[in-house]
Amino acid sequence: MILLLLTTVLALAAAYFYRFWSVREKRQVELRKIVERKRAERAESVKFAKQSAEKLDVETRNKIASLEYSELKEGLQSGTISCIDAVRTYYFKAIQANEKTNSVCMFVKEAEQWAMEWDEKAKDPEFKKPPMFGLPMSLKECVPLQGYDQTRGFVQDTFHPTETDAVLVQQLKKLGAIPYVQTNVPQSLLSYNCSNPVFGTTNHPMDKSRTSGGSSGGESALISADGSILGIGGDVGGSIRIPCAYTGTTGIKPSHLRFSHRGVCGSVPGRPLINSNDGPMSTRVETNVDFLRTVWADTWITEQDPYVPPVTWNEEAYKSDKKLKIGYYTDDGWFTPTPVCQRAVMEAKQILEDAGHTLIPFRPPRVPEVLIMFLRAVCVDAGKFLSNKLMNDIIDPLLYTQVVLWMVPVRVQRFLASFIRVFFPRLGNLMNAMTLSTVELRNTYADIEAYRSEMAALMIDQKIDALLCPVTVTPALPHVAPSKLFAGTSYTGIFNLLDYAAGSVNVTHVTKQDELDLESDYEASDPWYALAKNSSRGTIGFPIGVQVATPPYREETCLRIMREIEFGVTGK
Ligand SMILES: CCCCCCCCCCCCCCCCCC(=O)NCCO
Repeated sequence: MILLLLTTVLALAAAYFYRFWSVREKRQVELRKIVERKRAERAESVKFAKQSAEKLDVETRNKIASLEYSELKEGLQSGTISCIDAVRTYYFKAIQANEKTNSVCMFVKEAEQWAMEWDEKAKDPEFKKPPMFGLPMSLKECVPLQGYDQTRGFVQDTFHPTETDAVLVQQLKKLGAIPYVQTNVPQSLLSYNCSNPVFGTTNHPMDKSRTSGGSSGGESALISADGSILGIGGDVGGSIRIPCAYTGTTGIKPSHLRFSHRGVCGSVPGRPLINSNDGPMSTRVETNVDFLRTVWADTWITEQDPYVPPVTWNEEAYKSDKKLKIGYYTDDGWFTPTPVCQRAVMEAKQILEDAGHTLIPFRPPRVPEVLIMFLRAVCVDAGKFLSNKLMNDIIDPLLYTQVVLWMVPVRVQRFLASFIRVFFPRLGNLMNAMTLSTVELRNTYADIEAYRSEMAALMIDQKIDALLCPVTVTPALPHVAPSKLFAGTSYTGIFNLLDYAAGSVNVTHVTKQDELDLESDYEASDPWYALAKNSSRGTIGFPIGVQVATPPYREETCLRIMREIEFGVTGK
């Protein structure tokens, strides 16, 4: 009798798994066909961009290609450069950068048409050129662009072009900018590498085995390989700042209410407290400043989206020569950065002191707890939304570790945590991050609000204007490392949790001495530290950035400090 029961149970289980497996296999075959079609569409779009670029003579192209942002802008305004020549030059530059980095999802074919229309309008002597007239801009793939997919790396979301531009894209088009290319992202957007089953893996321009960061890794790769002069990224946990730090570019994540979120599909919809925001990325802080100064020149965004407070660009704050008080830290007490990331902060500190600012040691309280709050609130439903989506998709192998973690039931995670804590305490602690109930989630939201209040009080009491700290714990990682090392996002995630403005600017490059210090001073005391140490080997010459953060609505002060650091480093 028992034997019969056991055999029946086993047979039913086998039948269930067989059915599950065959349904999944059938779906995988369908999905692979969709990928083939999408890749063919991308190849077509590259071909189109190539043909368009070839219509421009090499001499003109080389001339435009060598211009700095301000020179290109000036040339377009004065009429010495036409919009169509600018677009064709940037098609060409992006094709070249893409060959090296695989950073492009799609070229925007309409860019040609838009450029020609602007050139036509400019023939009228009465025509007043808008401030971004003819400027080619790259967009992270998830930024809603009419007629184009926002797949976020999911095969199931291909061939569903969006019907309406994001408010920001509408504004860019109105201001004369020309979106000419969409750039790659990691599947789900919740990772700081850059790989998905639709468009493949984006590489660091200096080394194909390393990531350009994520999730705005297509942007950072394209910009640092000189395929774009200005791009839009997005950031909910470091996705603008980490790619910038990895590639020597610069970008800022504004506090989230300074841009509209109408119609924007983030990584996890329905996430109330940790919000993603768009932000500019480029090679120069002043390019980002010029962009934000232009889009915040008036209250146009608020007119399209009444939820955005009517806060305009504050030139006085950006240009101010008032000396600031800046809190700095090289170690947040959760994840000690590798020596080079700490050196970068100390060098930036020196630059700011030389400029007359006062730097004081300041470490945000209880960062290990903050990281748990961040992970819980950023995933919201313990990863359910994402794991459901991923189970109906081809899962990118570079995301496996994270996906496995999302798929382990939370009660099992909690149970295992007590054992794991014995030999790997940091992981054991984080295994309490995913929420078990709405009661826990509500408590976490209350804790986040209390933490925001506590930080406000600390900064006000000590009269601290801004914070300076590492962006992350290592130089650019091998592709496979970020999904294992999500614990390294404590330096960026905290400013999403606080909803501060936060930017990243390059300070230095890894030297031989940094590698020696890594070997002698950096203890591989647990598997995460070991991974950070191993992955940092062989990075001599890689760029290292620092992070500057300011309370919400003080983006101008954040940019001012970033600019002063940049000036101190480059002398220009
Ligand atoms: C062991 C405990 C289980 C925890 C599961 C952890 C899964 C971690 C997933 C969250 C990782 C967050 C990384 C954030 C990277 C940056 C993402 C970003 O800013 N995206 C922009 C979206 O617009």
